Amino acid sequence: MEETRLILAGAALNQTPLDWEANLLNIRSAIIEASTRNVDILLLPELCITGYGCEDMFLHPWFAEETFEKLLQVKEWCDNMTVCLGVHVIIGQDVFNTACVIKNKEILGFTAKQFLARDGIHYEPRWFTPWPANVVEEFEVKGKRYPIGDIVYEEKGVKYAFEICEDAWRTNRPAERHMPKGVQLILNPSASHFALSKTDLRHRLVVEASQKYQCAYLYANLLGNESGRVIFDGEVLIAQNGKLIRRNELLCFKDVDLECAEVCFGPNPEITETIEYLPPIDENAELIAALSLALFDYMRKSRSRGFVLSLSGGADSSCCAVAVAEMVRRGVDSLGVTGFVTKARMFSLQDAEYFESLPQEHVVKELVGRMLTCAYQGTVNSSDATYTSAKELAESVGAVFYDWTIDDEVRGYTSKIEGALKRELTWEQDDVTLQNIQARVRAPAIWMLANIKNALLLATSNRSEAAVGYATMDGDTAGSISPIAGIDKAFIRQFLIWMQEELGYLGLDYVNNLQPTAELRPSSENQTDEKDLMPYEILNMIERLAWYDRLSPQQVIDQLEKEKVAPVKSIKGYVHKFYTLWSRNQWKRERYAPGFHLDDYNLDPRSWLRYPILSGGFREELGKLK
Ligand SMILES: Nc1ncnc2c1ncn2[C@@H]1O[C@H](COP(=O)(O)OP(=O)(O)OC[C@H]2O[C@@H]([n+]3cccc(C(=O)O)c3)[C@H](O)[C@@H]2O)[C@@H](O)[C@H]1O
Ligand SMILES: Nc1ncnc2c1ncn2[C@@H]1O[C@H](COP(=O)(O)OP(=O)(O)OP(=O)(O)O)[C@@H](O)[C@H]1O
Ligand SMILES: NC(=O)CC[C@H](N)C(=O)O
Repeated sequence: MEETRLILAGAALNQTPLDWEANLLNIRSAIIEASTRNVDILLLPELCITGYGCEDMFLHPWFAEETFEKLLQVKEWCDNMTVCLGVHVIIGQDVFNTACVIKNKEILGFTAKQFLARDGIHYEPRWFTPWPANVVEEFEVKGKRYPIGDIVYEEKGVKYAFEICEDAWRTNRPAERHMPKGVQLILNPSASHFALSKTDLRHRLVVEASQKYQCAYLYANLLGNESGRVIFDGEVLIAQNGKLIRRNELLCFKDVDLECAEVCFGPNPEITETIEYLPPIDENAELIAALSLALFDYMRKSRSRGFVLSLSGGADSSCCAVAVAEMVRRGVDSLGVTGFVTKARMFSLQDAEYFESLPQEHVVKELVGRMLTCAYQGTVNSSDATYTSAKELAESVGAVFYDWTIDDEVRGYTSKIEGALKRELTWEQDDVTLQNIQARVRAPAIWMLANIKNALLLATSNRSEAAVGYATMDGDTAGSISPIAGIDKAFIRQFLIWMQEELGYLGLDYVNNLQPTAELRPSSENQTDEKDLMPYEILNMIERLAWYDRLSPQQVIDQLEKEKVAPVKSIKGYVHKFYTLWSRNQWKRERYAPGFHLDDYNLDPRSWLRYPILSGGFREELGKLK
């Protein structure tokens, strides 16, 4: 075969389920940009016309018909270029997740996904039918017939074929069958969710495949918080014969992020432009990038006007506060003041002019002032230390800060119940009730602020608390989103130190010197979370062994004993407590506000970990512990 050169491009798109207008606009922008760069083949992500997260909408026949109409619209934009994009099609009772290839305004065919994603957050077999290897058929839409299946295409004599996201993650991946057919280029339209450190795995799948199958590999992922919980990092990769040619910056605030490169095909292709393999990953840097983008997308896509937060000065609420501040900083950095203000959809024209007139050093703080409102809601049990921590942090990032006490409300409810029961409530007899009423009366006022501002109320629950139900329902769980519900407490604490030291959030100095405490019991008791529960490190270890590694209670104990994390007697007590609280509190996990998937593991019952609300609570297994 003669040497051929193709300009390949992949574009990450920030799509939204069912938002035809915005999704098509992004697709069109990518095609226009590719055309100005003389691209031969443009790859767009999986299911990008509809959005990946349409869930049961994929089962609606009318929805597939509407999607096909939009595809025909896109077809007309694809002049002098080949465009490949993810779209679902319905044939009889079956729905297929496909990559459609359009060249010069003609649809050449649809390649259907062979391996459906079914682990963790993915439930594709609920909607889609897998396609058998090596089979090509035809189907008809509006009197026109199209090929569908395991198709090999050709561009200027270069043979190419697809793997659609999960296809590449299986040992029996389609690439195994593409190679003997002479395929020199594999395209992978993806919707691969973000998780800490996952990009390394993805790099290996792409680069190693290009080495093993001696081909070029073009990969394009979705971008942003598409549908509420799941975040996509917008990764675009181009590799050939084991060498990486292009990689983009992940988790950017753009709608379209296109990368392209000229790739040479032939017996001994010349690979002139290679880039270094992925540098070591810093999970803290990844976390803040993902969290910032997730918050921004959630806010603008839900058409909310900023965030409201009950700020205790403790680690969880402080983490939420700096995440919003960093969202603004990164957004302005990436889009410029005008771009950020416009995209946020919450500012008037006069606002925009005002922000543009500000000196650069003031603009982020002023924007935070408009986008984040915090309130400290003290009680007689609150300390000066947490008040100072909350105030200093809010002021240092520029957030609006209110403070008030809730003792009157606590007293009001307590005396009502005392009147009804005709007895006094005491800490000896009514400990948890007296704690919960404080957490609960903080909810109405903070919700009022959120209503007034049309803002999102941030709930501050973390994964460690969620595991054991260490929160008051309709109290500190109140909120519309739970940004850090997927992150464990130990990670949050070290992350806040990193945010202070590496990103300069000096207002975190106070919280970084506090012990986590609910401050719900009288201060003389020196309540701390770890005294109530167990050391967070151990709680997290048990949680991971139980639910990620799927061990039994006894196996968890054996593992902890092997690692000598605590005296043998304490380990048994901790494991007993964990499983008992875990089972009792499934209903609470069902009621948390939606949280983001940041780790490749989650307790969220609606998208990762299913567990019954009512259960035997491991009574037999715990009774038999050795
Ligand atoms: N299976 C089930 N399905 C549905 N509902 C169920 C249920 N089991 C109990 N319930 C209901 O749950 C209620 C108890 O739940 P809830 O009222 O939330 O209270 P509860 O879980 O009993 O106690 C809350 C715990 O969270 C701690 N906390 C509270 C606030 C803040 C913080 C902090 O870290 O800052 C910690 C507090 O120290 C205490 O240990 C019961 O009264 C009952 O109505
Ligand atoms: N004094 C307070 N003022 C305002 N909000 C509070 C106050 N105390 C508690 N809260 C709210 O209740 C939530 C739960 O408290 P919790 O103690 O679990 O978290 P935290 O105080 O942020 O962190 P830490 O557990 O590290 O102290 C807080 O994040 C905050 O939203
Ligand atoms: N959309 C998909 O097929 C995603 C599944 C794949 N394992 C991933 O996480 O990247």
